[in-house]
Amino acid sequence: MTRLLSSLLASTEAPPFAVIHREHDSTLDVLVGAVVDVDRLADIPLGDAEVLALVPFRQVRERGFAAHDDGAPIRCLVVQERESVAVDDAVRLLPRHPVVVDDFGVDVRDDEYAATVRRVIDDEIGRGEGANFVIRREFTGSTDAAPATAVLGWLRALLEHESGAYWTFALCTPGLAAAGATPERHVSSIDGVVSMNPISGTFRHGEAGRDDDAFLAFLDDVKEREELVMVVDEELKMMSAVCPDGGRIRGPFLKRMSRLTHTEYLLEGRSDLDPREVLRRTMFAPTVTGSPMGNACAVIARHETTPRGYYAGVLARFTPRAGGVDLDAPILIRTAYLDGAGRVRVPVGATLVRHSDPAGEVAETRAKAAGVLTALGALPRSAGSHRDLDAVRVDTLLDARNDHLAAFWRAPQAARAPRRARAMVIDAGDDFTTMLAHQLRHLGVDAEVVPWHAAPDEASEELVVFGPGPGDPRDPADPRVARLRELIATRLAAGRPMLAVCLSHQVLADLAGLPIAPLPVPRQGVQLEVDIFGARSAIGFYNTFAAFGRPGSETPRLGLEVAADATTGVVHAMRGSGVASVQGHLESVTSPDGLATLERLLNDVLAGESRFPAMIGTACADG
Ligand SMILES: C=C(O[C@@H]1C=C(C(=O)O)C=C[C@H]1O)C(=O)O
Ligand SMILES: NC(=O)CC[C@H](N)C(=O)O
Repeated sequence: MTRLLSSLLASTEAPPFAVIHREHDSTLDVLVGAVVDVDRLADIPLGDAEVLALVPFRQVRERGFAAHDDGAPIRCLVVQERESVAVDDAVRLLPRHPVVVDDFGVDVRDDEYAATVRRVIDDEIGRGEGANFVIRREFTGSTDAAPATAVLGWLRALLEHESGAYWTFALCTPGLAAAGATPERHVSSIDGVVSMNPISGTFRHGEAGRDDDAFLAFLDDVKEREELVMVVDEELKMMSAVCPDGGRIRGPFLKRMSRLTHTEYLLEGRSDLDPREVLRRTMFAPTVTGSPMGNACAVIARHETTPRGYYAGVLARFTPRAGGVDLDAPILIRTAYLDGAGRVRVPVGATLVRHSDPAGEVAETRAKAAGVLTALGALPRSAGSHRDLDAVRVDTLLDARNDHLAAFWRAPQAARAPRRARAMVIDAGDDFTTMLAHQLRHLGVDAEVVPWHAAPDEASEELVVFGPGPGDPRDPADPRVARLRELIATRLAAGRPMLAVCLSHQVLADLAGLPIAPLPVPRQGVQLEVDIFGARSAIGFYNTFAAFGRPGSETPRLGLEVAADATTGVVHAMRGSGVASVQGHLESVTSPDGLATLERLLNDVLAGESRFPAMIGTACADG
């Protein structure tokens, strides 16, 4: 059947529509309906009708995060008519000559983008604001073609020439039309199974010297591995927030597109939440923002001067089924937007990490935009896609990446016997706390996460876990750091069990009289094997600052025992009766020895009576 599609093509004034092709399907869906704009995710009208919602980036403000505000609404297409068309039939019908875009330009020049990359590395990652950040630029142009014709023509070109897309789509609503081929599912919730699909690591095809060996080197590259694992960690934070069973990872897999090959994982868990709430708690993917996610929004707002519109938001399709609603939500990347004035925009970003090369990131933004720009007629078609290499070698290299990961996140995570202990986990601006709480529950502790600004002066729980967070632990003007300091001092004074992680470990070290300083090179997203009180442990690190001391020494105040690197003096952990702290992230997917270390420290602190009440007065007075 092609009645609906044919009628859209024939009409001069097409009703609002969307055409969606999902990866691996032999058909595509044509959806026609009414447009409703809403302000909040919870207002998306879910009833008997299927709904396709365009969710703008500014929606992160619903989570309390920063974003330049362009007032872009959540645009919902409430579906009234639909048909399924074989892809081949659709391609035959769609406009043959794609609408060519004129006046091609770019909003941020290559040299300006490269300068931004440097600034983000020095001023943000170099100051402890986080591990990875995605900064966007936009290719621009114009057309006087009718929007419906334009996006359907671009759709045809994408269906014919792009490969590996999760969704290839076109949509047209009053004043807002778009066509794209996005590789990445942000989140889906099908019959209670929640899946996320972090993609990171980009191999550009077809450049000089980019041959088979270069591809194998890409697969084996530590930096590429770290980049992918950072976003897996960030999405596991989200999975742990929406799925009581945490989430298991599968992969890594390759995502081959016409001009690029990416690496990816799949994360899966179960949740009973309303799919709109799943979406709210997962806004938005670290692969298009950064980590920690909340602070990444602030970094984006500092370095991007214009609002993002729908870039990095999602296209969310809600499909009613017996007893509930399913959600499938790809990320809005690799998409061209056309507004009512004939302006075309193709936003694109690259993930910036501590070892990013500015020129490489410039090239990466161009390569990512190339698939869409080709469909728009702005670039010649690519000569051909990447050849299939020796599958066994590729699989071996991919599988080997998992040797470095925590077994915990690759297996079912059933809870162990309860310990009759409750924990308050204090969130200091990094959702690693959701993974910590999940691991504590697995270890039998009843754990709950509380944001730092809502934490009571004194917690009644048997254990308080002070969490990680962005920023400089020495900065007394930062209200978050000041409050952490107060809360940690109060807990020490009460003599009750506590564990401090990363930023909180640094604050505790400061209270204990150790010097704190930036590391010579940030360790944002690095796995290291360190000695934690006699046990060699492979642990993931996400820090720019560190405390310094001698291994086996006692801290000047509080008399905590120090585990530190003998050469550099970097402190990995501290412990005393009822108190423990770690610089690394035991909860991270990059910590194969994380869970065992957490269990050991947990047993110690819960067994110990803290002996600090008498001493803490001095620490606070000096601090
Ligand atoms: C940010 C974009 O793409 C994302 C970033 C990637 C990376 O940096 O390696 C890979 C795929 C996407 O998750 C974009 O296309 O704009
Ligand atoms: N993950 C963290 O808690 C990081 C702590 C601190 N912001 C640093 O970069 O060192």
